[in-house]
Amino acid sequence: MGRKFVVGGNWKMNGDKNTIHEIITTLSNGPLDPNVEVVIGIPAIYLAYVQSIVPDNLKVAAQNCWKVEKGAFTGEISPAMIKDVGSEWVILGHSERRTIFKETDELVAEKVAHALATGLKVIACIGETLEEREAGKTEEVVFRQTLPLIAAIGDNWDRVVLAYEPVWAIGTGKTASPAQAQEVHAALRNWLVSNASPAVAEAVRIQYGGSVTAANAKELAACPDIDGFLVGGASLKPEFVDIVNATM
Ligand SMILES: O=C[C@H](O)COP(=O)(O)O
Repeated sequence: MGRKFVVGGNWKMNGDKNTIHEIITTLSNGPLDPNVEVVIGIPAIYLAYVQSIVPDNLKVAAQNCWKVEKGAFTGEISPAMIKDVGSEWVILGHSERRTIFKETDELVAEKVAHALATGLKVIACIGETLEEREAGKTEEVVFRQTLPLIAAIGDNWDRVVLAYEPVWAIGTGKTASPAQAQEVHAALRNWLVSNASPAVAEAVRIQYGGSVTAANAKELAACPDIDGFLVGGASLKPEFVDIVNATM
């Protein structure tokens, strides 16, 4: 069976009640391709609000969470809380979490394991910096970041989407070319054959993220190993509808 296209919109630390209402209205009017799974990543403080106004065809994600259920972790939110307000997804390991907040591959894996154990679905992000790409280390970095996720995910691959986001393409307007993105996606899928299983490699959806716009989405979506997008800036704009519909 083919992999269902999945498009995430990561709002990052953007939006207020007014603009959120506008974005949800735009997405509700769509129309959005019913064959595409759409997940929007919301600042934690607005999760419950968005959950209360969102139509059924849009799923809601938190952009981060901590690795235990509850306790003395000032400022953090837990997967149990995300679930409690009705959201099904969490984005973990985003490059901004890794670089700005110093999250290690191991911490990301611990978070993934706990989020999955709580019943959430996870978008797990990986991707190399410009320096790493120029040093010819793209695959080495992507495989290194993915390795601890294998044990963390265990038998729960059906609730995981991988997002390949080259750091040099995030918010820069420098999209990876379809050939560059496809090359990494194919290499990662091939690596999963031996490091997870052939069935996982075949079934897991790998999103591309990094300066995706309505203008480049169709060409990227046509690549055989690109199964969706994780969109930042453009997910706040009406063009997100066209990105969701890129495979129509
Ligand atoms: O999570 C989304 C990515 O960081 C991509 O952001 P961007 O589309 O603004 O480049």
